[in-house]
Amino acid sequence: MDDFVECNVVDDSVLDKELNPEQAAAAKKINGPMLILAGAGSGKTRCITYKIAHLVSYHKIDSNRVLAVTFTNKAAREMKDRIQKLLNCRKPFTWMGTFHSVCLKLLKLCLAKESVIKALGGKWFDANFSIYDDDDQKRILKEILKDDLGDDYDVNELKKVHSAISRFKNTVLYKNDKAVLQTPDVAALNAEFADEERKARYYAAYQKKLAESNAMDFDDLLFNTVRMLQMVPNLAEQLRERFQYVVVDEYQDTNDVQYELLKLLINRDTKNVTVVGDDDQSIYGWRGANIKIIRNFHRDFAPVTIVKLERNYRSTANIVKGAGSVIAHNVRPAEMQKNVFSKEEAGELIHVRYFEDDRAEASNIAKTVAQAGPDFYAKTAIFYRTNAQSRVLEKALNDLRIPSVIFGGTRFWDRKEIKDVLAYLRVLANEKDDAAYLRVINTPPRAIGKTTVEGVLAKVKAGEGSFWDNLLAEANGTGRGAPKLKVFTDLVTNWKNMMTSGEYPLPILAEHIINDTGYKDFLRKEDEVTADERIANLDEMINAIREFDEEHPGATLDAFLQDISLLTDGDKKVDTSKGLVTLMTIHMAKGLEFNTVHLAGCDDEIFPLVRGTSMLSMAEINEQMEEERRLFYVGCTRAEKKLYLYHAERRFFQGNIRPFAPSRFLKELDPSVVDFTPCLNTRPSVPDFVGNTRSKPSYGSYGSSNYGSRPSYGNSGSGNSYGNRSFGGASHGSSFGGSRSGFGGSSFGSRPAPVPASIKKNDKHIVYRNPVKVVKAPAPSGPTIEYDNPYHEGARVRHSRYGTGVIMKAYGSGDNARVDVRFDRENMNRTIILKYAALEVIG
Ligand SMILES: Nc1ncnc2c1ncn2[C@@H]1O[C@H](COP(=O)(O)OP(=O)(O)OP(=O)(O)O)[C@@H](O)[C@H]1O
Repeated sequence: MDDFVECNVVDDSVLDKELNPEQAAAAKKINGPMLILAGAGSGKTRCITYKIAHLVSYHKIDSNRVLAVTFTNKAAREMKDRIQKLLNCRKPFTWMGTFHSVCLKLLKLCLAKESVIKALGGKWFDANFSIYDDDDQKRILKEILKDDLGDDYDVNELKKVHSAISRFKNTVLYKNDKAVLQTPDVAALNAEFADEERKARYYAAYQKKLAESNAMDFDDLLFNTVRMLQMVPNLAEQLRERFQYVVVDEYQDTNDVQYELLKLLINRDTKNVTVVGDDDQSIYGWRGANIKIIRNFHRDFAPVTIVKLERNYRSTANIVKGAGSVIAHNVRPAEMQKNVFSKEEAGELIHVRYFEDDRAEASNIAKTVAQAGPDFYAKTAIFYRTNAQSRVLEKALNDLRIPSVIFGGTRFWDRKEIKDVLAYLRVLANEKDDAAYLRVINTPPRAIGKTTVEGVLAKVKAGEGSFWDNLLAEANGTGRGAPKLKVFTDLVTNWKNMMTSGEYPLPILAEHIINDTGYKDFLRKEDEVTADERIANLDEMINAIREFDEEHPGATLDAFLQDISLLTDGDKKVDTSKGLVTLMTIHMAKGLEFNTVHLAGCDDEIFPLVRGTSMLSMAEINEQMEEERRLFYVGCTRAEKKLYLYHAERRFFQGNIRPFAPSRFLKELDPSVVDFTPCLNTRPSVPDFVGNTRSKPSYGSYGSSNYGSRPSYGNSGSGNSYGNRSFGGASHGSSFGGSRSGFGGSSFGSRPAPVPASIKKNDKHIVYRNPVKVVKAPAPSGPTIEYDNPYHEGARVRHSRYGTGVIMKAYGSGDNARVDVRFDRENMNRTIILKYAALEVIG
């Protein structure tokens, strides 16, 4: 089938019709480097989606030769879907994904080649390496710290070392214009103080341990790809030839290593690259994003075409103006200046409200939400700067019986029961995956002794084979622990045989693991109250594996595990279907939009959050402040119609009740778009924090509170200064630093919460997060599929998701009965497991 005959062509006339003039200009120009500087809500996603569709349909660039990097997996999936819809055909975009997923693909591809391994010096990772998550990393670090400091090492030390290692891997040193990655050797060489030397030493031990387990952590995916391409220049050269076009979304959040990777992959002659971003929305400096990268793009790739998207389609004119007046206080290079505007109605003013304390603030937010009514619940979000602020807000909503959900809770794939079953799958995929073995060897309990396990580990450490080899030897030996170990190794051996037989599709294999281990009974014994929910999670997991199996015909267990390990917090979806108000930190709100936004805690030192200033230079303090202002800007620009900003004069924070001044960002708002209400009190009498009650304070007049809280709208004239409070004051100390995860961490939220399912602007169903329940098809009648079985070769069938098609092959029996179907809409076969699929025979 010729793709170009079948697909729609997105030509100039389509671009002119569907895009505004700036978006169309950006989409049409395909040669040379381009920076699309896109204001908030200006349609950058729409613009690059059309650009890629234009590239592959009109300019006939092979879709597999377009490298398109997105910030989340969700964004990649949605972009792919949108392009396919525009083209009305399913073109493959193998190289569309996050930096991590692209790197993982490159590593798997390259490490499978002996020539590459040889060029790398012969001892690198095997292509079936595991990806270690936070828990696995901490487990290794714990061991290293224990070895060095004894059992009672300081747990904060572990966090610090974890962050330091991530920082080593994410920041590049530049020596004589040459990019030098911070390997353990480089880190040791550059260590100046004893503390740095120690961290470099731990880093070396940690990397050694990962190598022994044939495992990489999340940062390694990027780090090792760049390292590999630096060490094997010929490989980089081939890839530059391969990728005819490079597109990078959210370029403002690129870090040094990602930048180095791009430089290695962008064709040096054509420089065909489009980067899209908004430096005003760069909010990940704390985890290594470097705003200078977007600001220097026009120099690094000169001459660059710069297109500015300045029309905001999302928000009312007042919201756009207000947010713009705050961000204008950041210093921005001339090339980056934007004049973001809205052609929407002026809309309501931005409501700025002050309260005497955080409880009054929370109860007023709840009251305002209640007044809007249940129809608006799902269109309403409440943002805050730090996770700790959510408790009082949740309570206030609950008091008024307003249903709500915290966005950013435990990921589905991070639940304990899910991680246990994943660990069982991991041991099948990588025999050296010690972390996975250790997780499941006694889960459910098998009374395998600590000494036995430590004996096995010691042998692995001494280089005497993999965990699995040693386990087998021990189980088949005469030691006291052998019989119990044998039960475990027999189970694993059996699953391994099932896997290699090719007879057992992934979801069936996973079901076997759950059943053979008695895992559900274990959950019931562990906690009867939570067992049902946790068992339901396991069922969902099987459903997700089934979907993966269908969506990736012929995919291996390894491929599935990779897919899961790439999911991050950014891949979550807000559930708008259940009428819940969404609570989240502002970092989680990136890319989302809501009719109404309430932003609580606009208090100086909370927002902007002050942390670690005594350790920072003035320039670093300024950088931190500008990032906080960008975060405020991101928060405000999520609102479509209504924006409420709150300040509480006293707040319970980090163990104390203390006064706070209004956030300087409130004072920076253009007064012409602000409706200011001082010190509203929603309660007739206010119990204070020691349980006494006192009467409502008489905050009758504007600005009469004690804390100098009246915003000086319009008269600051302070340009880029931060008002009259000193941000770097020693008294602020570092006590506000606790709300963030470590450098390189991906999670802001740690509260358990129901898993969200969809968001307004992108309502496409996501595969793994909340798999859709399927209606089971009638089970095939016999143990084997025979011709009189309805699911025979040649039968026409309809699938709820893929549409109609023809069965090309029918095989397997019982639970394993499956068919390969060629669906009419696609140019490939999909394997469908009859036990799960709603496959209707239509002829
Ligand atoms: N040319 C256009 N005509 C009409 N609506 C548009 C156009 N471009 C974008 N929009 C709409 O504007 C809204 C914002 O677009 P989009 O989500 O692509 O913005 P964004 O630039 O990615 O936002 P942000 O960076 O703030 O997350 C969407 O609802 C989109 O449909």
